[in-house]
Amino acid sequence: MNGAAVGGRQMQQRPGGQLHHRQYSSDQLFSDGGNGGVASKWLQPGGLAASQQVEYSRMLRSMQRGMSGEFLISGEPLTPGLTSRSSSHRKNGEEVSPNELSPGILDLHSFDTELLPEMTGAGFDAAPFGYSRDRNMDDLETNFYSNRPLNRNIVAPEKEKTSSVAKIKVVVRKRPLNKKEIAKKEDDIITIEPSSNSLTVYETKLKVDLTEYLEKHEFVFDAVLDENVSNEEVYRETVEPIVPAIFQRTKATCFAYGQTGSGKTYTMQPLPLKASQDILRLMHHTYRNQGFHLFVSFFEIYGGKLFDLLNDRKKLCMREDGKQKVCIVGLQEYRVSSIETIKELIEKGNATRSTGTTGANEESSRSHAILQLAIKKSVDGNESKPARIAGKLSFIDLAGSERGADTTDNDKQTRIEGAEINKSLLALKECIRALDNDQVHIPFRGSKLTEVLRDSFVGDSRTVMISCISPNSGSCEHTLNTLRYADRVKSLSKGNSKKELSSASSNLNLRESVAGPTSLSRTEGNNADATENYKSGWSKQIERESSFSSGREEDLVTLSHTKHFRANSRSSSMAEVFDYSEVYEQDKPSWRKGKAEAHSSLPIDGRSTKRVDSLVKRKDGFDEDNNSFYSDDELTELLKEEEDLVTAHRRQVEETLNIVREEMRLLDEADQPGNQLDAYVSRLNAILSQKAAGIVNLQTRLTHFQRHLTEKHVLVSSLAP
Ligand SMILES: Nc1ncnc2c1ncn2[C@@H]1O[C@H](COP(=O)(O)OP(=O)(O)OP(=O)(O)O)[C@@H](O)[C@H]1O
Repeated sequence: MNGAAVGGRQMQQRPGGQLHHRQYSSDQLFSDGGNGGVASKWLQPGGLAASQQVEYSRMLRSMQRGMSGEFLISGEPLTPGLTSRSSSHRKNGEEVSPNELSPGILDLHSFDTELLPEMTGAGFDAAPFGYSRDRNMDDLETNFYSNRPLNRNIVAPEKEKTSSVAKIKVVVRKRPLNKKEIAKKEDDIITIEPSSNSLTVYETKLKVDLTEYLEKHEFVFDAVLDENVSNEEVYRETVEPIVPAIFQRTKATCFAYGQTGSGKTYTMQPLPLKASQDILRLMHHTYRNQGFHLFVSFFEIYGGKLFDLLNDRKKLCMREDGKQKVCIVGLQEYRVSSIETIKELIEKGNATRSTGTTGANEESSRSHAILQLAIKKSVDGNESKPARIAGKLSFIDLAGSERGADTTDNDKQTRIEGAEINKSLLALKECIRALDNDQVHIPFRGSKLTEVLRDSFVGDSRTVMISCISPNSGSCEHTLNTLRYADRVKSLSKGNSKKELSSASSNLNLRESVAGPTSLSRTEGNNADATENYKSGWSKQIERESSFSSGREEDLVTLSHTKHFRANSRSSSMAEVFDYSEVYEQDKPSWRKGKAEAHSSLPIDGRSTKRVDSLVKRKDGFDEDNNSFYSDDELTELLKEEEDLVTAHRRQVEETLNIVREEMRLLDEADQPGNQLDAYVSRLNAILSQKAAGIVNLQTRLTHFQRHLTEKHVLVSSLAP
């Protein structure tokens, strides 16, 4: 796609005028971001030895190199190149509407086994072109989640599918420090130990005497990727192994989660194209003449609404049919067979995506973008009948997770967007929590996002979550939140029994006192523990707290524990209040019955709902859509979140004041010769003025949040019947 085509991107009208294009070069879709490639770090417990992995990676790479040329030549383009912002495409020289290529409805849940006859093993028996018979992508797939060595004879793929628990793989990727952070002389506070798939976050804390110390937080995940890992390597670690599974009726999802500016889009954007290459390669070789076709669709969830990124941002509706299957009505799917066409479609969708500016990222994705690669198979080899879905691979670039504090400098629209984003991420967390608790009702209807993600978590599915983290000290709290979230998701993975779950949670706040000087000596720590946790199949968080070699240890430990307790209690209280299961898991009428009926049957006051919708529309420019609304509960939840934030700030001010008071007391008690006392006094004065400035700053922020809170109160009270 040329620049003009990309330039045809639509922008959201936003009051602050901060929306703009995301300037990703087309090469980035293929590129590795300039990072040097590193050897594979995917170390399965009990699986391949490191040397085997390296050898295997090399073999896979050489196979891919050997195949790519042939594939590109043989790929017969079924959907020709796109023109700028055109909803019709050329096919064999004729103008063809995409509707001819697509049923127009994407059935997100049409993966029931009855849809396709059992796949015969024929396709897998034949060695794909350029692939070794002993090690091909099928082996890779079976090995991906099985934690077993590569051996095509010992794993029956169908066996893997019997479990009703989703198979989840959690990978963490750390981005490098950016120019801004380097200019501010921020520390890189994260160290990564690839051999044990562990990472450590060093959080700087203050003692009462204002000397700094480091608190260590250690985590273990399925894979941890440091700042030198290329996008190519990320693909190999995450998506590549699940590609073959989608030819076997599997729904696979890869999503990126993390703070705004942590590298989600950077990580996600190249993946679909790389996956398409592999899919087409399998279609043209292993599954040649078996009637498989590849379809691409791309949409975003913005402000709780769905927009088709490949069809002029056409608004879409998500509906549940009589069989409780969720469909996206009107979503345009393009049948593709050439990598160039796919690249153009992806670029077009990316350019159409809503972005804006946040405090942490100038080109922040303000929407959840969902790109789907669906494999369909013609029924009985009859091309005239609509093809049935065989499998699907979804890529979800979640909007940045952020707290209200990040949006203080932004306009109202950005804050509303932030609230919506947080709402959906909270709903996602709720679903994860419900799955974690084996609840019968999973509150998928809590948000559009979770409705779309529903099939990622249930049934025969594969899920890869890539948690993106920023390395700088200023993002420490966010980073810890992201890692805790990832840890939670990881605990859903197959093989983690309830017993293990509880033992893991009891270890969640395990603390050991480790003397921690301020200097970032990163080698210390107990990696043996981490390795042990990993071996037991657990991604477990171990938080260590530094102790003090001298001073008022008790007070300091209490202070630090208070902070942790606050963090933990905050998240659990969020979880308590944010329970959608009752509200949303009522019988929802079929979409065929019409919007009004669907609304009136929901156990939410329809009048209030509509008032909120119109309020949101009037004030914030969102389109009203009966299919999406804020409930009072949701607003209350947002309010609660803000209140928690204000409380946290208050406590912070209080803590700072306590430190100042303590210093004053020390000053009073000081019994030193005059000259030393003078030096001491001036040092304390300097500290005091520094702290005073900090307090002023905190108070300003507090005032801001109080104002924000008042606004929310007004909003809620205006909704009162
Ligand atoms: N691994 C990386 N190597 C080099 N640069 C990176 C890496 N990850 C991210 N970046 C850069 O950091 C900036 C922010 O990344 P990106 O836009 O992907 O963040 P994000 O998490 O998607 O943010 P948001 O949620 O706000 O959209 C971009 O300029 C991107 O190029």
